This record gives sequence, structure tokens and C-alpha cells, in this order.
Amino acid sequence: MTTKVVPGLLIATPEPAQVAREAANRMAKAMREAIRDRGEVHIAISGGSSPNPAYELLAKEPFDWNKVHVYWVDERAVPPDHERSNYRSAKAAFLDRAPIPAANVHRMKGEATDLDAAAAEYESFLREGVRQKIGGLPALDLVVLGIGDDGHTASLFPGEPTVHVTDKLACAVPAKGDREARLTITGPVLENARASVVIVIGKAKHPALERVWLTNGTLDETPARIIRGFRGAITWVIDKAAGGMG
Ligand SMILES: O=C(O)[C@H](O)[C@@H](O)[C@H](O)[C@H](O)COP(=O)(O)O
Repeated sequence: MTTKVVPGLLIATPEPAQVAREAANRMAKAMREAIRDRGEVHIAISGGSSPNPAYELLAKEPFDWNKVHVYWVDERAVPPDHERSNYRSAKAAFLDRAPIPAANVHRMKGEATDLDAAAAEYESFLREGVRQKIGGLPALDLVVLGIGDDGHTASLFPGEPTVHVTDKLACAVPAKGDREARLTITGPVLENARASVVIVIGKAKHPALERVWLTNGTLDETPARIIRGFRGAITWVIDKAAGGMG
């Protein structure tokens, strides 16, 4: 028998605008708690289009932004001013709107000619920058994730070995078809986060979301199932279309 179990808290809203508000509130909550308990907050953010309205709202929150450190979950192999750059889109929606010191912003170098070296450098940023550790590995206070129509999350794509990588904290993902190469943080860092907010909008995501929530399934087919094993608090914020009701 196949059963559906939503791991974590599900916030299902009618429309994308409410997704943005709920997601921003949940991110802000995790960030406030980290600052209260640990004096600073380390977050890793995703690209894609779904989180941008939430980042815009988050930027209006009255944090001590000097205490906020930003990392990326993944990046496309393009320069930072490219229209497909995750850094560029987060800059427009978030970094240009919140006074986060430049020294606290740790982008992935998608423009690097040697992406393996860029991934190794990113692993060092994570090991040194994220001082809080759980089980010897960096413990981000918050990761913000999305899900692709094909069931990917971060840049962990179906049929790629990346979702099984455990000996690296970040790695390069080769180009495939019309998808450019990527950099991504890997399962051990994602799983170790104290909190995650997963933002899923639109009808096209519904089949993938169902596959994540089914008790049966494989990481190879649906890498976003990795979220099921996260140790921290998982919050899904979805609209009715993603939930199959629109
Ligand atoms: O760079 C990327 O493409 C991502 O970080 C990716 O994992 C994204 O989160 C999903 O593809 C969902 O994208 P949407 O937000 O556009 O639905």
C-alpha cells in the first residue's frame, strides 16, 4: 500500500501571495530564534522564482542584519550578473533590500572555469563560516528550498549521483541537455539544518510533491525526497495548485 505522509508542518494557502507571507514569517521565526539562542544566524537560500516574493518581505523584517550570514543552496554555472544567476536574483529580491554586510554574503562562484575547485572552496566557506556544528558538520540555522517539476531540490537532479554524495559538502553537477552545469550543497549539509522552509507553487509541481510525500519512492527518481530525512523542523509552504486543488 502506498501512503502519503507529510514530514513536518504543512501550510497550504490559497494563492502564491499568501505563500510568500507565510514563508517569510517562517523564515523570520527561524532567524529570530537563531539570533536569540546563538547570537547570529546562518541561512542558505535557493534560486528559482518561487522564493523571491518571500525574500522581499523578509528584507523588511527588523533584524540586526549584521548578525545575518547568507549562503547559497545552489548556483548555475553563469557569472553573477547573468539573468540565470541565483546570486543575481537573490540580490534583486533580498540583498539589495536588507542591509546585510558584504562580508556576510557567501555566493557560489558559478563563473569559475573549474567548478570542482569552486565547490571545494565553498565547502571550506561552510566549514569555517558556519561555526555551529552538529555531528561535526556545519549546522545551518535555515535552508530555503524549492522543488522542480521533475522532483529535484537544490541542484540534486533525478538520475544524477549527486543526491547520494556524502563525502563532500558541496559539489559540481555536470550540464545535461539544455541545463547548464551547477554547483550545489549536498545532502549532509541540507539534512543537518536546524530548520527548512520548502516553497512550492503551481500545478506543475503537484506530481513531484506527491512523490516526495509518498512513503514509497526513491531518491534517484525524486531527489527532493531527501527532505524527508532532515533532522530539523521542516515547513512546507504551498499554494492550492501545488497541493492539487487548483
Ligand atoms: O537554481 C535552482 O533552480 C534551484 O535552486 C532549484 O532547486 C529551485 O529551487 C527549484 O527548481 C524550484 O524552482 P522554482 O522556485 O522556480 O519553482
